[in-house]
Amino acid sequence: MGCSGCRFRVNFGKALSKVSVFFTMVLIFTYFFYCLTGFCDSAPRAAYRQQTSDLDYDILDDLRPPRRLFPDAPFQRNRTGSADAPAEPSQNTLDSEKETAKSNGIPVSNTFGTKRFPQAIIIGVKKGGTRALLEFLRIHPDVRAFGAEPHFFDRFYDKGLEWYRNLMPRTLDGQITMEKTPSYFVTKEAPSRICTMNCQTKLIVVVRDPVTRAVSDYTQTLSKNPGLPSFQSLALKNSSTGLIDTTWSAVRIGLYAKHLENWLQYFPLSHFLFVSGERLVSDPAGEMGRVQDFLGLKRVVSDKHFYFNQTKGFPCLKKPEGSSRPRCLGKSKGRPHPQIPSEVLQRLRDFYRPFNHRFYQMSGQDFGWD
Ligand SMILES: Nc1ncnc2c1ncn2[C@@H]1O[C@H](COP(=O)(O)OS(=O)(=O)O)[C@@H](OP(=O)(O)O)[C@H]1O
Repeated sequence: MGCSGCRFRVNFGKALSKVSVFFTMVLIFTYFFYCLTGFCDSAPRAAYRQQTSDLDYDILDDLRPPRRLFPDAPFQRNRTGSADAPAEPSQNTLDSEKETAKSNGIPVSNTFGTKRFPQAIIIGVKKGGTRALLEFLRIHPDVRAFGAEPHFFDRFYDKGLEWYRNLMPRTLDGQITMEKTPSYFVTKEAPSRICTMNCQTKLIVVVRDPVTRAVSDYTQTLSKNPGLPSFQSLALKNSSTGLIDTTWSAVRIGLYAKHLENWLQYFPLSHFLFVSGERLVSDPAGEMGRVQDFLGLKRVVSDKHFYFNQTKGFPCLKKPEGSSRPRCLGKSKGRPHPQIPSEVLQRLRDFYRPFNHRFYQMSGQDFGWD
């Protein structure tokens, strides 16, 4: 009787130790799993991840939930109700700043390279194809780009140049740091501010037929605000006279010659590369060849990186940065446009013609929009 009690206690003890070994193993596995997925690191790892691949998922992969560093800040409304005027930094921006500030105690694995000011910036134009260009450039091993739009030279200039530099990904010697913020092209102060940072900065402008650009811009605003008035009521001052309303930002942004004039007061023409938004779609590799030459890069990004996705109706990447599977840009890029009355489009085309011709003269390139 006593002996069977002993056996029971021994078996119970063995079972208990097996259970505790099992739980210890579970704990160790859980810990390693968390470490592998990056959760056991402190903030700097998060900051590093943002800089390297944050918007790859956001922009390129429709299946994943949005995860922006600067989610769209609250927009100020202009008279038309369009939501494209700059706004104050959002709480999310402030959060991202805190993360950037914490990244001073960077772990060894994240200290390779130096955070530098961008040597090249995609300054415009809104809805020109700027995201496509940046994502295509990021395939290049010598290009490191900040994923989100920092809006430093228009909205956040008062945060200072060090704040801006801190946003940038680390680069090794020979690598180029880049960012894209399409609103810089139409921001009066942007050229002088960029020149204050570095007058040697290379400036890339993706331009697109201003009429299609205006419709694309309107489509974006409409997607955020379904109650928006019709395109024609915003584009025309008065439907009977057919006069174009140049106070509407969707129209004003397309006056490329006017905006370029402002930039040419600070930068010589040789500092600019004008990329055709149309050719970026019809011949992405050809256009990327020009961009790589302008940036002094080896022509690495070529036609082998692209395929035309019939469903999307746009070129997509066979292998974007940090991924082994093909990806297209997100749903907000390449979306269908609403039908606009042909006479309104024709009126806009006539309106833009002299500005387009002036822009062709200034840039030395004919984009064939007429
Ligand atoms: N490869 C590829 N895939 C999808 N979309 C492409 C591509 N290349 C250029 N485009 C065109 O890019 C337009 C959006 O321009 P941006 O990225 O400059 O827009 S934004 O200013 O950043 O909102 C977007 O405008 P919409 O067609 O009006 O959506 C596209 O026409």
